Amino acid sequence: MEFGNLIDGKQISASIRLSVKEDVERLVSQGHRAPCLAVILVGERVDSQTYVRNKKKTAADLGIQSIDKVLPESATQQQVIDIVRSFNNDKDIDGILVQLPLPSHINEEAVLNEIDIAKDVDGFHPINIGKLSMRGRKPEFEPCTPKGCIELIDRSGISIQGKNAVVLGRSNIVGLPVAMMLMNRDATVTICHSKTKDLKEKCREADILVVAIGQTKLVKKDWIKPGAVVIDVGMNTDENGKLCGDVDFNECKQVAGHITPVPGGVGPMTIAMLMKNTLTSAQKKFCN
Ligand SMILES: Nc1nc2c(c(=O)[nH]1)N[C@@H](CN(C=O)c1ccc(C(=O)N[C@@H](CCC(=O)O)C(=O)O)cc1)CN2
Repeated sequence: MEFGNLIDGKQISASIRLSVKEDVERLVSQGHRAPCLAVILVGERVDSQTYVRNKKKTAADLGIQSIDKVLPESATQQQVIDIVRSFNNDKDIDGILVQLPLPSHINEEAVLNEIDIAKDVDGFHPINIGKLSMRGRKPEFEPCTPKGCIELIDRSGISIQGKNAVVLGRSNIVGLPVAMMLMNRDATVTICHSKTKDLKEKCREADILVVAIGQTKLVKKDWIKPGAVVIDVGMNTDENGKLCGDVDFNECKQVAGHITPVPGGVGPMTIAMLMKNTLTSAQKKFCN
């Protein structure tokens, strides 16, 4: 490691996966069946196929069962909804996930609305997101990437309470939920987006900066408050075709107190958190 403040998502996610594996073994040794994740993939996007393959492989490595339903690009919304409903009714399935994005002719909201909230291990159902956003309410599950961001901060020994947190991006799957989660942990949260004025100045106020805006290396060294925690959720390709984030890592690491790389930062946490949520769903069923 070239400097002391790298937040190593590969290493942290490996230790989470190990603890999930041990908990799955314990559950099975108590006579319960293994947790089971059901995955729906619609279309032929290569990135989505890779994510689904990695989710299934990780599940197998941890002793979690998985089943998948792969539909062609031409599948109808009703076909997808029918599969979600059949998974809802299957008592041997603990978690259901619909890989996003869906083809443009399918209404994502209509599909996600159908998932049983007790099996919503991706945490995208509007009731789960709504509960995340309300005082004193607790969702069944929190979305995996935002949960991974919080876990990276916690496991790096950084306190969130009372900090100024700035979230760059307001997407349903990252920006919005991570902002709610930081607020629930008593940070003072500012959400910035494409229409925000004085973006650089807003970012410079952040003790914790979470960037999920989808612009290659947008955040530069002079956007960072010295010592700040920088969590980069971006996944872009640079001028050489290499995977990179929304933060200019080589510049910003000189100023940040803690920083995540891309790849090897938030990305690996997404699947680790999915496995944890699937285990939790089975535990809720068996251990209550
Ligand atoms: N239903 C869902 N769809 C999507 C989600 C999600 O959480 N649920 N998130 C993303 C894609 N995604 C998982 O589905 C995902 C993205 C990235 C990674 C990851 O490990 N990234 C690595 C780099 C991998 C590479 O080399 O290409 C990293 O950053 O180190 C895992 C999962 C959208 N859809």
